[in-house]
This record gives sequence, structure tokens and C-alpha cells, in this order.
Amino acid sequence: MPSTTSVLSTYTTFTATTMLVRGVISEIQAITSQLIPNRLQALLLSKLGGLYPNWGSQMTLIIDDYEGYSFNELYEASQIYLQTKITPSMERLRVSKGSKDNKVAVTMDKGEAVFDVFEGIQLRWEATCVETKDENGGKTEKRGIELSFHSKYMEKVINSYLEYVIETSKAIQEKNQVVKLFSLGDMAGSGDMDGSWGSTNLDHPATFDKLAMDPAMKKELIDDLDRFVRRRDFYKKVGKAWKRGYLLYGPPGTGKSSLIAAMANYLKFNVYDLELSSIYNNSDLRRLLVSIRNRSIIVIEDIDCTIDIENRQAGGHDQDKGGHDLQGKGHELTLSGLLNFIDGLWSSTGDERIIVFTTNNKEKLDPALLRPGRMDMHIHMSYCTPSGFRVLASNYLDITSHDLFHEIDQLMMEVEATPAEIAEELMRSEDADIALEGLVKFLQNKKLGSGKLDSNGEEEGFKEENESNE
Ligand SMILES: Nc1ncnc2c1ncn2[C@@H]1O[C@H](COP(=O)(O)OP(=O)(O)OP(=O)(O)O)[C@@H](O)[C@H]1O
Ligand SMILES: [Mg+2]
Repeated sequence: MPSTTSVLSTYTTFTATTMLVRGVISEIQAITSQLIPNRLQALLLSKLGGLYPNWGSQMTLIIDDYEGYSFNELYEASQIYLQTKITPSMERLRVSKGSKDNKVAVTMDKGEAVFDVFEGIQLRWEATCVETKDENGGKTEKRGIELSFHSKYMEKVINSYLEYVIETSKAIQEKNQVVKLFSLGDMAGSGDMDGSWGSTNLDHPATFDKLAMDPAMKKELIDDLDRFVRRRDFYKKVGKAWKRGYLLYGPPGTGKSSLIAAMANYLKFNVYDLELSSIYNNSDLRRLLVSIRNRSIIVIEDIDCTIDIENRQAGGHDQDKGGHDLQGKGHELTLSGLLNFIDGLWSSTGDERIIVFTTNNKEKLDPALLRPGRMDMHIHMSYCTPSGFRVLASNYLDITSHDLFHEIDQLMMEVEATPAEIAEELMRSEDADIALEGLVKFLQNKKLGSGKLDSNGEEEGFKEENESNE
């Protein structure tokens, strides 16, 4: 058995050696930080740090995936950023691919670490995962990332480095992003709204080029969006939340939903489809709001159905069409709850958010929804115009001119045909002559207000069948 003195002296020797190693490492770090580029420094550190991971008085920041109900964006940003730091020297990596993702995502597994250097500061990232038990005895995993560095750099790391990580991850995301559509799914009767957003890839081909709408309005909207994303500092300076609201109104089939998809594809923002009929009360609405991530478009389609909301508010559960058994005060979704939600968007901490309402009947909306400041821009989507028709003809038939264009233009000024109707006619044949002749007949029929102009029997039958489907 070793004596106390020999244990002590072994300990002292060990400590001295440790300090020596530390000294050598920090000496190397000091030299390398002056002479060697960041990338190489990080590589050297990964070799040395792997042998001896502690340097001086260390501080560790813990970045969890969720903070209560809300997703921690710093966690996602760090994960994306760290994907660029992954090296073949790592032993375990997590790989995943969503069914519609076009690339495999590679992330660090728990216990793996990478080193980084930022303005001479050396940093160590480590992926962690803690298993916890819930009330029912089930296991859940809490993922996190830890960032360690010398404590004297705390301020710089928090204020500059993390900002740099976020900016870099944004740039990466913008380059690779597949726009996602989040929706509430079938929650009827579940009453449980926790983590209730499900997501798929948006996969909607709409772009501004392909959209038939008033060219001036289109330009104004694109400029507005550009200004919005550019103006982060401006919003900060004037003390306004970085949010924007659009109301899209017009008859069915004029491209309101397509326009939302075009906006999402243009900005590379995710879309959150907030279907009011699957929301039971104001507090669910608030909870959903908190879990919405930045850089997103929140969509409430057919907002004129807020009339339903008012009924729910006024009439209690027997008027509730969805059969939700809503009783007692404070357990309904109300118009004022919705207004609070919108205003909450304006005061919540989230950034880069857009809210879009669509309606077929602007005049039916509660004036409170239209008050200045709630919706920044009102966009009218209307029946097809000659210039809209040019866009559709180019999309569907790949033509920019045709003998029938003049006649179609004339007819279009006289009848109300939606872009969806025109698009349907143009899809009937790949042959431009046949498709356009069909369109002329369709418009003439509309003009006469009967479905039965000089078509032959076959076409008439076809048309009738289609019209009855409308
Ligand atoms: N302005 C448009 N430009 C190009 N295509 C359009 C336009 N409007 C409609 N379409 C075509 O018609 C289809 C239906 O349009 P969309 O769903 O965007 O209309 P909407 O205005 O949202 O209708 P609703 O009020 O019924 O929701 C689209 O998928 C698209 O193919
Ligand atoms: Mg729509």
C-alpha cells in the first residue's frame, strides 16, 4: 500500500505535469493564434484538445433545444453552423434525411466535440444528450450543445461570436433551405396542443414570375418584401418589432394561396397554416404563437370565418359548428383573442415574421381586423386581365403571341374569369391553337351567361360536367 507521502508526491508530480502540459498548450495557443490561420488553429486544437480538453478558467454555455414550449433558435443555428465544422476525425455522426429533403443532414452525435477559433478566441463545442423520465415513467431525450471557452471572453462570445454563428447559419440555411409548411393536422377533440405543429416540405411551384396579377401590385409587393428583410437595423432603431401583415382578398381562384406560396418561395420563409377551426381557445392560440419560429409566414385563410368566432364567443357551445364542447368563460376562441394574437405577434420576441390573412369577402371582415397597423398592405387579387393572361399563356403554352390574343383580350375585358378558370382552359391541350380556341369559346359562353353557345355536343357535355363540378 503506498504511503500518504508517496501518494502526495505522485499527486504533486501529476499536478505539476498537468500544469506544464497546460502551460505548453496555452503557449502553443498563443503562438498559433498569431501565426496560423483560424482553420488550422482549430485543427491543431482538435488534436491537442482531444488529449487535454481543459484550458485555464473555463466557461461553458449550455444551449438546449427547447426553452419551455418554444424552440431555441440558437440550438438550430448552432447545429447548422457546426455542420460546417465536421471533420473525418470524428467517430460518431448522426445522419438523417426527410422524405423530401434533397440532401442528407450530418450532425454531431452526443459526446462528439469540435473546435473553432474566432478572433483569436478558442472555442470548444460539444453535443450532449440527457435522458429524463416523464411522469408516466417514459424516457425522453433532451438534446443540447455546450460551448466552452476561456471565461475572460464571455462578453465577446455572447455578443459577437454567437451573433456570427446565427448569421452564418442563416446564410447556409438560405442557400439550402427547403421551405416547410407547418400545419396543425387533425387535432379535433384531442384538446392537446403541445408541440402541435407538424411539418412537410412546401413543395409548391408558385413563383412571382408565374403569377398572373396586376404588375404594379406585384412589383409593389416584391419591393415591400425586399425592404422588409433588409431592414433589421431600421426596425431596431425605431423600436418597432420586425413584422409585417398582408391581407389578400378576392374571389376564389384568383391566386391568393398561390401568392402566399410565391412569397414563401421568394423569401425562403416557412409557412404556418393556422387553421382557426382546429383551435379551441385563446390560450391554445397563444401557445401556438410561442412555438412559431422566426423567418416564417403565418397564414390564416378565409378570415371572414371569424364570424364563426364571434358566434362561438356569443353563443357558447350549442352554436359551435365543429362540435367542440366549449363551456365556461375563458375557454373559447374569440375575436378579441385573435386580435390579441396578432398584436402579440407585434410585441413578441420573435423576428422576421409575416402574417397573411386571406378572404373572399373583405367587406364582411370585422373592422377591427382592418385597422391601420394590423395589416400593413391590402392586396386585391382579381379576375384575369389581358396582362395576367399573357403570364398564363407563357406558363401553360410557352407562347408570347398568337392571332387569338386580341380577341381574348377583348373578351376578358367584358367578362369576369378567374386565373384558375383560364388556367384550366389552357391546360386542355398542348396545342396552342386548340387551347386558345377553347378559351375563346369558354369566354364567349361566360359572356352570354349560358353554358350553351355554338359548341358541338361533345364539348358542351364536357363543359357542363366541369361547370357542375365548380
Ligand atoms: N393569379 C394566378 N396566377 C397564376 N395561376 C393562378 C392564379 N390564380 C389561380 N391560379 C391557378 O388556380 C389554382 C387555384 O388558385 P388559388 O388556390 O391560389 O386561388 P385562391 O385565390 O387561393 O382561391 P380560394 O379563395 O378558393 O382559396 C392555382 O393552383 C393556380 O394553378
Ligand atoms: Mg386559397
